[in-house]
Amino acid sequence: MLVDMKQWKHTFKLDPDRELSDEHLERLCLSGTDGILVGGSSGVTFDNTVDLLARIRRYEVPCVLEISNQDAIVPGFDLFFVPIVLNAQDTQWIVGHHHQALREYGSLLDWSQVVAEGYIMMNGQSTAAQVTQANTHLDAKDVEAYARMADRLFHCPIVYIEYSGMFGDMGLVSRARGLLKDARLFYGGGIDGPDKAREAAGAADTIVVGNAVYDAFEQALATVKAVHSLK
Ligand SMILES: CC(C)=CCC/C(C)=C/CC/C(C)=C/CC/C(C)=C/CC/C(C)=C/CC/C(C)=C/CC/C(C)=C/COP(=O)(O)OP(=O)(O)O
Ligand SMILES: O=P(O)(O)OC[C@@H](O)CO
Ligand SMILES: [Mg+2]
Repeated sequence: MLVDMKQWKHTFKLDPDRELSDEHLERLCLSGTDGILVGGSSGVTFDNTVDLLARIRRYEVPCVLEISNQDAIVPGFDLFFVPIVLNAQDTQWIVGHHHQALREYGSLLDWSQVVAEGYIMMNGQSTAAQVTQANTHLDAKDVEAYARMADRLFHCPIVYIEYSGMFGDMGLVSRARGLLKDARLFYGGGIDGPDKAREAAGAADTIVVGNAVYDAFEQALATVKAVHSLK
């Protein structure tokens, strides 16, 4: 399937390491969301990723793997998003794992399916920030510098402001989006219903709804219409 993430306004991020009933999965896939991201920062394996992909493939919704570890790279997704954590203090999460993966897969890749994400971790309490040892003590100028770095210097198609687990500073997100020339600004973190979805969609190009799918399903589902009904 040809998938153009540049048109996306809304996505759900589903974690292969968490339980989701068939009924809930069907409602998410038929919700009108622009795409399903599959990813998580811990407990993601080849087997649980294959299982989730097979379940999502019953539906027509675009499906993207956000790679978080090399052992869980599963063929068959429409696109592969590759996070580069710009504020990681452990360089493994900037280029190290990527270098290892490219030693293995470099000659096999269809690069038209690979999309680099310049991540800016903002919530020091999140597993992803802790795993990557991200320096989350960032002021507005730091965030702006990382956003420009991802967009202008590294030409990442996505700049991802990641507050995973908490709702972030939408002023900061909006200013970062205003600086981007080519990249798309993805925002994720703490979107637990339509009100926050609308607010985040006013600041970012694409919003990502994760934990609410598992913690407040009906509210999570309602974020799709909230975003798509905005002009
Ligand atoms: C043959 C074939 C199938 C080829 C395609 C494969 C392909 C495209 C290969 C490309 C090669 C390549 C460069 C791969 C990357 C390898 C790799 C492991 C990179 C490291 C990625 C990285 C920086 C991970 C760190 C963690 C992170 C940023 C995860 C992203 C997702 C995220 C933040 C989830 C939130 O997690 P959650 O579970 O909700 O937990 P918290 O909220 O508590 O954080
Ligand atoms: O789980 P939440 O807080 O919705 O965050 C979504 C996503 O950005 C996580 O990578
Ligand atoms: Mg999460």
